[in-house]
Amino acid sequence: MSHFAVASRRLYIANELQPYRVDITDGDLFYIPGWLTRDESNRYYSKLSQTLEWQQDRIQVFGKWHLIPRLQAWYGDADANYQYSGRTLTPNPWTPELAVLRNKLSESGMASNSVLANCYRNGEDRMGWHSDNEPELGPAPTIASISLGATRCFQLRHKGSRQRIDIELENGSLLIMGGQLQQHWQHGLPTRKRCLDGRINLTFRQVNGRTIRANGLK
Ligand SMILES: O=C(O)CCC(=O)C(=O)O
Ligand SMILES: [Fe+2]
Repeated sequence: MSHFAVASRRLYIANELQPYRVDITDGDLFYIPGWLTRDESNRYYSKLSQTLEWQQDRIQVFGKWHLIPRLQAWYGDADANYQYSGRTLTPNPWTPELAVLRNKLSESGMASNSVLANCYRNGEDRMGWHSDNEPELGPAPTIASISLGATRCFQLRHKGSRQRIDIELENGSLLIMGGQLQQHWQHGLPTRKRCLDGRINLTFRQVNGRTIRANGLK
């Protein structure tokens, strides 16, 4: 493909995204329901739940060890290292399914060299407030987040005004966070006690400095 074709495709994609923009100050946020069909989503959900190297990591908070309230797995290029509780972990190599999803994103102009997979076994599992602002991601990272399985509420909170935005992330949806969002907003996934079903979330990231720190303390 010529440079021009690549550039015009990017532009086309940027325009394509506009209808999905979430009206938010200080950052870019796009929510695209049905990015995958229901059949595709269900197939990815069952395949990934069975084949990824899920682990329930432990973290130390004020000297005490805790299990984090979800399962996680880290995949990516061999040099996209990951710092977790003081250890440097090498990502697992891409599985066929994760590689297909990575390519589908990159065709839409969203390059990534790694993906953090989160598995929320039911509504008790959660992720606390955080920003994905590790220096290795650069100052304005684009993070592409695919949701599979149970619908869960994704919350955003502005660091200055404390404005709150809640988005129900549906099976097969794609959420894109970009621009200044990580500098100005935190996000998290609260418990939903009535939810008995599982959810898998894949956050594709571009780690430039070869090393990334986990959201270990959340
Ligand atoms: O599960 C989600 O939708 C959020 C995941 C997330 O924020 C992260 O992996 O950093
Ligand atoms: Fe995050």
